[in-house]
Amino acid sequence: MALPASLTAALEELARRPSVLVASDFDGVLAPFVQDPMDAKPLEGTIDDLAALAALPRTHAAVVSGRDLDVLTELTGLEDGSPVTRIGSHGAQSSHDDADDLGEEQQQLLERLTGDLHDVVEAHPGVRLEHKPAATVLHTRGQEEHVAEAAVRSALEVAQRHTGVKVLQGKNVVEMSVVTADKGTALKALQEKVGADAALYIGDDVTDEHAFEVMAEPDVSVKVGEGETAARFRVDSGEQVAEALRLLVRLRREATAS
Ligand SMILES: O=P(O)(O)OC[C@H]1O[C@H](O[C@H]2O[C@H](CO)[C@@H](O)[C@H](O)[C@H]2O)[C@H](O)[C@@H](O)[C@@H]1O
Repeated sequence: MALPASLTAALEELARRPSVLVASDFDGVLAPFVQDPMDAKPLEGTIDDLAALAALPRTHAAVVSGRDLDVLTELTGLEDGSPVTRIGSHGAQSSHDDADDLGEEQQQLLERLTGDLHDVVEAHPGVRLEHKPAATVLHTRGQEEHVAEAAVRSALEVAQRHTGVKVLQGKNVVEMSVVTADKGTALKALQEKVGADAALYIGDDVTDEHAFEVMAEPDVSVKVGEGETAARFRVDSGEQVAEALRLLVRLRREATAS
């Protein structure tokens, strides 16, 4: 499906800005959803287009994800030294900075939290846990609605019992983290660091709303799929995201060639 004309016009304007940051969420945007999180694969061309953008003058590119940084690096195939910045754990980790290790108290909190979440998983067969350096995630994709709802309820009760746990609910996931971070703060920090006049950010989930909320024209914010959003534009699918990135590579090449 063709891109909305208003989005194409906004991308044309963005491409003409002196310095630009192009950033995208990973799961549900660059990579279609799958049952096993480690099977997620980026749509053809998307990572290459981000790398092509990052190679252009005064152009920066980033993938901003809830994933652990090492996992994001593996799944995107962007190796250390790549000019495409990777931001993981909803902003708590960045390939631009040295990741902070957890303090002893945070580590102990994560262990206690994860122990209790194992009980939730045992009580609701089919739901699964994903472990990250600073968070544990309950996954309910593929489960019957009543099972998923009951498991989420129990997980939220567990999170509430532990002071210092931050809850982020996404698509068929409840993430319980012992560090505070959000994609909006991370996006703004990166934009400031690289000195970009304007940014493009594409996301699909409620956690991406933090990014959309801190953006303003001439920034271009794009929501993928349905649901309430603070984004200026909307597309239906990852294929349209791939098309938008392809278009931006061409537009930015033209704009930076002159
Ligand atoms: O910020 P994102 O890049 O969108 O990451 C958010 C979460 O993505 C992963 O979960 C989602 O994708 C899985 C694989 O397709 C899917 O099974 C799950 O239902 C989705 O919510 C990842 O596993 C989480 O750790 C991320 O926080």
